Amino acid sequence: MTTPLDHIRNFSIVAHIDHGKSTLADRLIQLTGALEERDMKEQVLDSMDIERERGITIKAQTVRLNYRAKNGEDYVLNLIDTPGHVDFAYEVSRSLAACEGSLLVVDASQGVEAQTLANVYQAIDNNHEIVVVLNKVDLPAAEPERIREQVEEVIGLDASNAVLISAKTGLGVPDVLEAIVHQLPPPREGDIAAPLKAMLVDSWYDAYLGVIVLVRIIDGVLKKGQTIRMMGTGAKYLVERTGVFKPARVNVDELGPGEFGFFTGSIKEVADTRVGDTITEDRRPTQKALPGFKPAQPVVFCGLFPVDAADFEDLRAAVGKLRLNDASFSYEMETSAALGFGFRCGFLGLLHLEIIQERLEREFNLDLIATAPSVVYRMNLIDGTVKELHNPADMPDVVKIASIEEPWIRATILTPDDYLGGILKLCQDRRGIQADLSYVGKRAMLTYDLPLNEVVFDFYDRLKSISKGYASFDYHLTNYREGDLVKMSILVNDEPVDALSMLVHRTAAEKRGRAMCEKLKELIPQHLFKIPIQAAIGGRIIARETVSALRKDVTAKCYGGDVTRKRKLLDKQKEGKKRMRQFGKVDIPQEAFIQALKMGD
Ligand SMILES: Nc1nc2c(ncn2[C@@H]2O[C@H](COP(=O)(O)OP(=O)(O)OP(=O)(O)O)[C@@H](O)[C@H]2O)c(=O)[nH]1
Repeated sequence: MTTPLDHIRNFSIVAHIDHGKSTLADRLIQLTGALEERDMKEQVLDSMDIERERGITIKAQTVRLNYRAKNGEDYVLNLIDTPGHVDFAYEVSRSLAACEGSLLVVDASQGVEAQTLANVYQAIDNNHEIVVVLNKVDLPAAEPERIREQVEEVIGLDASNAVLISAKTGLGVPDVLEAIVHQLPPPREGDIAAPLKAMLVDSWYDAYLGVIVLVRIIDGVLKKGQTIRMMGTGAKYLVERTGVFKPARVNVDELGPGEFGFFTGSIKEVADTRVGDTITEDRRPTQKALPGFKPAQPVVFCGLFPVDAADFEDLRAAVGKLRLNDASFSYEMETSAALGFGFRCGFLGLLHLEIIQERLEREFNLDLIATAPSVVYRMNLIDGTVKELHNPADMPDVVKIASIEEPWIRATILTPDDYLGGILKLCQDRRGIQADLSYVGKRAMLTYDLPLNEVVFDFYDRLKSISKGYASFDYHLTNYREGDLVKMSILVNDEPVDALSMLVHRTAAEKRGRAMCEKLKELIPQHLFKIPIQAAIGGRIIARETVSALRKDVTAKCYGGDVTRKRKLLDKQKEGKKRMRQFGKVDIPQEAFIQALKMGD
């Protein structure tokens, strides 16, 4: 039996990172009895280990809550989880498009932050009704009244009905459930007799069931035994099972209009399912497909290479497995003179890159070297063709290039006034163009246009350190603009290290080259000979450092017969060796790559 439309509410929770979205979700699940207290693990929605450790949400999930409201009626509330980090803005947008309302969670001790704005504007763009929830009222620093006004002033939402809660203690949370029922609308359309029309919201790989597809039903009914067709790809599948998440997976006989749920049907790869695609019944198709989503495009690329060349096949298997579950991650084989065989991988952003790298190292036990992250450049060649460059090593000969374009972003930064000077300087140093500066209470809200290339390295780290962690940041890609970009190469002992080459703005080249050489000098261990380290543009050397030659034997310090100590020292050296790569005659530790690429100002 499907639920009548007016007894369904589909909603997301949007918030700035750490404002308590997951904690609130847990409370809602707990209160509606979806989970017994004893089964309640902290933050059940963040299922992956890394997510839990880092306290961030990556994969959007959905939970069906059964709620008996104070008016005695039974409602089905579908909570669609959305990730909070800027790299995953795309996942936020597609989840929002599948529901009618949002809870906007704002930390009552912090107030509106950059991602509060970015996420709530997306909800507004999707015509959502919004319930304002002011969280953490248990904290002594909470100022719910002030933050209520702030929400009204800055976002322009009516916050007179805002619900004051502590997701931590549970205070006020039952009021959130009532607000969902009474302030959020039921699904706007839905004809149970019409041909099946459903939106593919998400999909992931399950070792037992194959690909699980999360859908939102618009019209008609989805059930076992139907042959469905994906209207975008044309692929057909036999539905083997339908069900919902409570949050545990539970099979149901059918899913009707307005409902969220999943189906499985011997789909082999996540790549066979296109998020935003319209699913219909093959026998009786719907006339018109839903407006599609655009697929998430990787914006940052880097090379991943095994430290030990013998691990290449393991790396191949591992990236293949990860890709099964994450279609936004892309890879293709790459060979580097310096690093051997590896993969050029594409990511949604730097956090995504870090997460994938960490999963490869941790879950698949691989030692990896990651090359400098690079954005996607557009090369306009003299012959009129346009080439996308994912890897600085593939840069065409400069004489063939008419111009180079690079991606720009629009960044929103909220910061306490005290740090404004430092942040303006940072943005200016990164070739930023100020678009706006206004005030949200005592905090400045800065809007800047910046080249993505200047942000991928360490912009976020720098911003956090300048503002002692108080500034918040969000961005979206805007356009490509022409830039005076040059390829800078790094030579160690006169050999170019292709993995360290990068495109930089001409005005920044010398500074970055010098910093890179200095860093490498610190990080490359002494050898028995002198090692020159140089940065060059074309044939011109723009910076140079030298690692002096080693004189003493390291074990010489271990005087006398203390064998264990000597052994320890040698073992330690061996351990260090594992993480080294040889370039010509020189060993470069992996740390040198990472540090050389993380440059301060
Ligand atoms: N004092 C207090 N702390 C809270 C409350 N709600 C959440 N927290 C804490 O705030 C921190 C962040 O909460 P999360 O629920 O993980 O925040 P989130 O918005 O889900 O973060 P992401 O999933 O990373 O986007 C955690 O340490 C929570 O324990 C509250 O009502 N009061």
